[in-house]
Amino acid sequence: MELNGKIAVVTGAALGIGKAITEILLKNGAKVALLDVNETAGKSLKEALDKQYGQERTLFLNCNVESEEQIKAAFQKTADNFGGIDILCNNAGILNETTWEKTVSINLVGVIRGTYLALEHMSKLSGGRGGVIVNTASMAGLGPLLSCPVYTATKHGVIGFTRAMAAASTASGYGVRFNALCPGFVQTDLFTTIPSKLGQFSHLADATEKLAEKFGILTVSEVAESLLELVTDETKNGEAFLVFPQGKKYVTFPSFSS
Ligand SMILES: NC(=O)C1=CN([C@@H]2O[C@H](COP(=O)(O)OP(=O)(O)OC[C@H]3O[C@@H](n4cnc5c(N)ncnc54)[C@H](O)[C@@H]3O)[C@@H](O)[C@H]2O)C=CC1
Ligand SMILES: CC/C=C\CC(=O)/C=C/C=C\C=C\C=C\[C@@H](O)[C@@H](O)C/C=C\CCC(=O)O
Repeated sequence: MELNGKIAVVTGAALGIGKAITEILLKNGAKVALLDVNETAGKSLKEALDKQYGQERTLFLNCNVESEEQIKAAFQKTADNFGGIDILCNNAGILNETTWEKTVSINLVGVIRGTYLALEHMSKLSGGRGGVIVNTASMAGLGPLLSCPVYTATKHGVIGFTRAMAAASTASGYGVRFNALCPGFVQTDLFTTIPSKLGQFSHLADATEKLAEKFGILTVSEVAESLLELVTDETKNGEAFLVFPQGKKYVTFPSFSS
């Protein structure tokens, strides 16, 4: 997919991985709608991006992915402002085992909600022009993280949902590719605040730190480069792209067909 002129929506765009995704999409020619619940950070980033790319290339929309109404409005404003949606990065996510219902609401339900609402704009069956949806999962979506079982569950769910949607899209003719981005540990606010977010599993913070030492820490730019590959390589559909400092690989899953 050539990005020049394409229209992208990034959730959780104001900080961390979402900010890096926004920047690499802009750098490669896309227009980007930044959706985030953090209005201060979002407006500040928009101001900085206006100076670098001009005011017309981005739109910041205060949007909580837990709200159907807010996502629906944000997608409509994006389509009205830019003329459609070609790319969706369902990136917004939290890690908090004490408020685990909220973690499920944002990390999994928010991804499902964003996907279904975006298809109303993107699917060729509803007048769209197709495109690609990349869901930010995690390495914790491929193997259990002992200190955050609910976070692990949400990321496993995101991968399963993404792969099923990829198959549904191919079978239905949506013209939309679906891929999961699965980073290891990444240097962001989410990562640095982990020790205070483990709740009843706080005694396992040291074990988590040892895992981070073992697997290493990615930069947000490294993650964004992998996102770009999933967006631009039109052969990628239904992939789980595992990214960690030692390298990256497309995960193979058990096949049950005889
Ligand atoms: N940092 C890490 O080690 C890893 C993070 N991830 C995933 O990457 C994604 C981004 O995480 P980070 O950049 O690390 O986190 P971060 O905390 O640095 O940034 C998350 C962004 O999402 C926004 N956000 C949070 N809840 C929201 C909501 N309800 N609606 C809209 N925006 C919301 C925040 O305001 C923030 O701007 C998450 O899905 C996370 O699970 C995956 C693997 C590793
Ligand atoms: C605590 C979460 C921190 C940040 C958010 C995030 O999504 C980061 C995930 C990073 C890595 C996840 C790794 C998961 C690994 C699982 O496969 C474990 O079951 C592996 C356990 C031990 C590995 C055995 C070994 O090789 O020593």
